[in-house]
Amino acid sequence: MADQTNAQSFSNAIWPELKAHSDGLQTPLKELFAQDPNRVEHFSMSAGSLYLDYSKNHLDAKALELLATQAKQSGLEDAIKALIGGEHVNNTENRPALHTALRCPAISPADKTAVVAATQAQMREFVDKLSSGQWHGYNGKPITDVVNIGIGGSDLGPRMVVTALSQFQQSAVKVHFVANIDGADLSDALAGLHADTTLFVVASKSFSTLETRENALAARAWSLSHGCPESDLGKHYVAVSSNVPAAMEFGIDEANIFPMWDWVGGRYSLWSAIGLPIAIALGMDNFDALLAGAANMDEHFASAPIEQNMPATLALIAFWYSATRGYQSQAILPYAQRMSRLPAYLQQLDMESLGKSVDRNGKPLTCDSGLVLWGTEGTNGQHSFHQLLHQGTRSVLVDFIASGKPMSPLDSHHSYLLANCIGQSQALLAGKSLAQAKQELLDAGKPEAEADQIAPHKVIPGNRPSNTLIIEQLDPTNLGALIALYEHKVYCLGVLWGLNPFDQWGVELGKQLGSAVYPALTGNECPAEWDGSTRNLVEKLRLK
Ligand SMILES: O=P(O)(O)OC[C@H]1O[C@](O)(CO)[C@@H](O)[C@@H]1O
Repeated sequence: MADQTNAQSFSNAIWPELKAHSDGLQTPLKELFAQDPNRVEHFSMSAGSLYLDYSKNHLDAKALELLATQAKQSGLEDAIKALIGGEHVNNTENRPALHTALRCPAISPADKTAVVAATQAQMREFVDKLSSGQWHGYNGKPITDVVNIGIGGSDLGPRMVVTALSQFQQSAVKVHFVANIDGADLSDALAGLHADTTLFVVASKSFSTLETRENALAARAWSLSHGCPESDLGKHYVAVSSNVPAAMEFGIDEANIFPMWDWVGGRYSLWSAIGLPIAIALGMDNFDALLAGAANMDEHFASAPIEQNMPATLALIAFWYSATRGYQSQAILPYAQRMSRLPAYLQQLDMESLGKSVDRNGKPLTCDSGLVLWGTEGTNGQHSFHQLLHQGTRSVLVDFIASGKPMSPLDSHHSYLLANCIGQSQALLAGKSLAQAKQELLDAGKPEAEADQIAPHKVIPGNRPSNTLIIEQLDPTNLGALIALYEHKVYCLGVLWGLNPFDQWGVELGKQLGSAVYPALTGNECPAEWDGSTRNLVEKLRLK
């Protein structure tokens, strides 16, 4: 892979022109639509069953052309090939990032096909046994509940997909998730479960993560104290890990360890055996459909020119607002209750990937990198933080996500849902002027003086950008494509900013210090060299 650096990105020949064009492009969105009633035709695209309307952005044809040139001069076309071809795009850990090989053999390195297929076959066999009641617990009863113990990438993806696709639940086996080291998480999950019919999936790529280790040990103790003989633990514990010796040392039968590989990053791993809870809940065929949807997006990403490439377009829009207009924040607003976990999932995907301060060569970045990403499901957010989106002083880039088909038999609810989704992007664009606000008050019978006093509070600036993504319906294939879309968008942003989106060294220091604080908190001594605040907190929180 061409080792593009951030410094190079901003010394691309096109960069000064791109920045100048953005600075000069001050036409309000409303006017852009007035100038070109067919604007949406030029600023929208489809990829499979996903449709993206990005017309409500401060972009014109020239801006798109300059952005595409910026992408090309940053080496994006080669970088896409490098990713999919298995080059060591994760340069600080000297390995590829081949999540595409888990779902799109057609364009992936041939040497990965066999191992991926074998693992999928192992998953299918296991899932079939579980769902047909042929996997028995220690006293011969079939398994009724599966608890996935994992955190970060070993939790967020499977949890999000199982929640989003609950309508596609195939199995009578119920899937639960435990992630937090707060014992309440495990206790709450275990309440009401029976040790003889509960199976635990210990999901940890490294098999060394504190939360997962402690939760798995506590679960094991629960199994034993609720009647499971030690010799039968193998019937209740399986693992997904790239660290087979550690999983075996924990006591899991080698035959019940599903492999992972270092070429799959944690936050890109739901397509691997880390997706086992998805396959258990929805069935292996639906899991395959999820993979197929992602594969469709991979093929689009690999083959569409930058100008028609949906992940690249989303990335270029974020780059435009961040690099040329100083935006700091992006809201993800899925108008689908069951996609409520999507923002949390994308937070890890995006912020753990792009929250970096140095470029691929370790040189300080010359601009801001990852945006602060947040959000919740619509319409709930409208009665919460949308106030800031409409009237706050900060600029936020917004992605609305809507499903064309209802996800319940209540059709009119779906129309209200979509009407709100569209209405919100319309409000962000159009806003409300002082004159309109005053007129509304006068029409409501308020005296002139009161109208003058209140009107400024009702002004909505408008001219605020948004993307709207439409999926035909919320099903495994389309969700797979949507997730892959965001994965590839993140990759493109990494290339545009010249950073490595596949490492996450930043999380290590907190982990190390947490481990050092533990003995101080559970013992009597606090190292004298620690700062006063830390020592004080340890004293205050030490269990008496
Ligand atoms: O699957 P593991 O190795 O337990 O890691 C869990 C998570 O921890 C992290 O390494 C960082 O906290 C994530 O990147 C990862 O998804």
